[in-house]
Amino acid sequence: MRRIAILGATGSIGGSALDVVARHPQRFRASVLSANENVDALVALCCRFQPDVAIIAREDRYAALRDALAQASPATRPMAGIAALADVAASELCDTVVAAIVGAAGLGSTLAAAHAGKRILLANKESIVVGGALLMQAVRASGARLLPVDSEHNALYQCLPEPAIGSAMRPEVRRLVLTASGGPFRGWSREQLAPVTPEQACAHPNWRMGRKISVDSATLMNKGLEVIEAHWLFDAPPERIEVVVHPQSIVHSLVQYTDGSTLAQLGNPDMRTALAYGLAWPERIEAGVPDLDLAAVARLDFQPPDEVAFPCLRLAREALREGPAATTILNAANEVAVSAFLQGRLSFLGIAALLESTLTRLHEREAADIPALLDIDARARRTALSLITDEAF
Ligand SMILES: NC(=O)C1=CN([C@@H]2O[C@H](COP(=O)(O)OP(=O)(O)OC[C@H]3O[C@@H](n4cnc5c(N)ncnc54)[C@H](OP(=O)(O)O)[C@@H]3O)[C@@H](O)[C@H]2O)C=CC1
Ligand SMILES: CC(=O)[C@@H](O)[C@H](O)COP(=O)(O)O
Ligand SMILES: [Mn+2]
Repeated sequence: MRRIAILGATGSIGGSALDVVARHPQRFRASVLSANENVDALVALCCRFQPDVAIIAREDRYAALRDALAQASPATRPMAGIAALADVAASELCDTVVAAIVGAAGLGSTLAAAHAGKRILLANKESIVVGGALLMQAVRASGARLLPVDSEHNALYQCLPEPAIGSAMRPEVRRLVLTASGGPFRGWSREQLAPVTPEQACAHPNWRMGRKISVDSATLMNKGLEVIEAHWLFDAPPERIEVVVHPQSIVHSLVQYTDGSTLAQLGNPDMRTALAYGLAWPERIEAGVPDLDLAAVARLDFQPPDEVAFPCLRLAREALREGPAATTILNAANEVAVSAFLQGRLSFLGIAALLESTLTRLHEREAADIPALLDIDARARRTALSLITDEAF
């Protein structure tokens, strides 16, 4: 029986992971569940899954969690705080960690799971964007099994020769091709993009996801983060990672080989496929996802990304070339920008502009350890916030 810690259990990935877990009670037990602030949703999950531990990241919500669990799920121990997430991810309470927290807030628990040699199902792409070098070092040193569940990287993993992770990309792999849906504004001009609202940006054409990643998909920053993620996961040089827009989100990504072969992984856009793959690897299990009906899909289209209307992809590639300090600044400024956009304090086009200005203002280009990365992250957040407050955008 695998004991699964689902960090970010109340979110979109968390819900899909729990759906797969519930389909296989003989194989999996959700032993740890976490949320940031949503006590009611966390307690409802505890009633259903009876985990050993429930963690609320916000310490000010601890008493509410404790009191509710005492009534609703007394066998579940309440805990609180970011440090508790890391401690539990590294503990005997779990052998598998689903890293499904949104944002760089997931870095500590993902790293702790890696150092402790756990199986990690990585959805939390921001943690590898910020701490990629250190995370991969920890995975190699501990023998942790890192299984990407971001749909594109899961597709690449399925199409690459073993070992896909932990050693240099093989020379017979010519390039990795990440597919991008293009988001809700595919084909739009900058003039059309200027007035778009959070509701429009969060209406992804193919996937039901949390609001932050939905906005990232709309700006193409999601694809920029995914290029960085692919670089670290597969030790792929940036120039061997390509992005192609594929509006149907049926081909999840492709690997091109030197002999002219291109391997792709296809499926309906449903994250339960990647999560079931990661939970059961190397076996395959039922995920509740309907079979792909290619005749019903009818056509698969591909086109180049528009990096003029959507500059975030270019900004991410530039940051990747500069190094971990720049990708940390990019990610932090993006988290601030998306949050401000969702609150109506920044325009859609202001997101990319804010990233560019924050990257220009901060000159750190060295970040060798976690304290240095966290310091850069904090300063980038302060800089981006002050730019918004100064109404530079
Ligand atoms: N959704 C998807 O289909 C995909 C998502 N991903 C990635 O997976 C991650 C999760 O995405 P998604 O599920 O959509 O996000 P959601 O916003 O739906 O869920 C986020 C989860 O993280 C928790 N959380 C939020 N902030 C913090 C924090 N500061 N500390 C601890 N926990 C926190 C939330 O708790 P609470 O409910 O209390 O706020 C919630 O459980 C992201 O990195 C995303 O990029 C990757 C591929 C696909
Ligand atoms: C499901 C998933 O992996 C998301 O990252 C998805 O790919 C977002 O779609 P975009 O291709 O629009 O960024
Ligand atoms: Mn993805």
